Amino acid sequence: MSALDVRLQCTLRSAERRFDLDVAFEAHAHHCALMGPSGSGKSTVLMAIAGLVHAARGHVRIAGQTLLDTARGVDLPARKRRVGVVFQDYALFPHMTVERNLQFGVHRLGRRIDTGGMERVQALIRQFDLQALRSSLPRNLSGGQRQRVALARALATEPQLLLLDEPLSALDVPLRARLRRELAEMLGRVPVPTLLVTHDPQDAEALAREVIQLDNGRVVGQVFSPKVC
Ligand SMILES: Nc1ncnc2c1ncn2[C@@H]1O[C@H](COP(=O)(O)OP(=O)(O)OP(=O)(O)O)[C@@H](O)[C@H]1O
Repeated sequence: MSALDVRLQCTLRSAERRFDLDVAFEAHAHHCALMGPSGSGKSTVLMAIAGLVHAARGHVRIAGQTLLDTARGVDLPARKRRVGVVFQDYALFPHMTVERNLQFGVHRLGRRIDTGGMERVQALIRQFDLQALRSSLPRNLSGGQRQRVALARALATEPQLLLLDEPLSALDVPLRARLRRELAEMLGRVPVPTLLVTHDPQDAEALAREVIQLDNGRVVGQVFSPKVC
């Protein structure tokens, strides 16, 4: 059974353009990447896996569990999919402290913060070394600290799969290299399978074992990287 089994067909239309996505891939590695040039459809695939973009046809299975199967009328809403997303700009809530941002992850499960939820938040604060920052607002954090909070918040939802949408692309080159190393180290400690979206072969090489290559809404290759996070 593959860790991730995806087939998605959809058409995005605006007044001036139309984009046809038709992808199918199975990924087996713990850390995978979806790599392709700008506009190739990477984020659309990611959002469709998370249930945030509607696919006209296809299926999404994680470790054998079906989240979407249009032929069988299965389409779990995003909040019922155990998929964590780390967005490009980290999308932290600016008015919430680090601790509240993490608590929101637990709330997203539709649960009140009970003792188990509080313990999970505290464990993530320790795991990502955020103790001294728990009362800080995101605007007072460095890029690396924001990245740690975003990862911890995504993991607070107890996901089956963690999706990372270009987590390094907004950074300048020296910071990017440092945070790439830090992210590789953190992902190595995360037991959850990951799918990273990137246009950068260096990100894919450092952060993924299996790379699915996209171009113009199609899968054009699938390769294994010798590196393991
Ligand atoms: N609502 C829409 N209507 C029409 N086209 C759209 C719409 N949303 C996105 N697109 C187009 O779909 C294509 C795929 O977009 P997507 O964001 O998935 O690509 P990407 O590979 O993630 O790009 P990038 O690396 O630049 O983020 C792009 O050409 C984009 O312009």
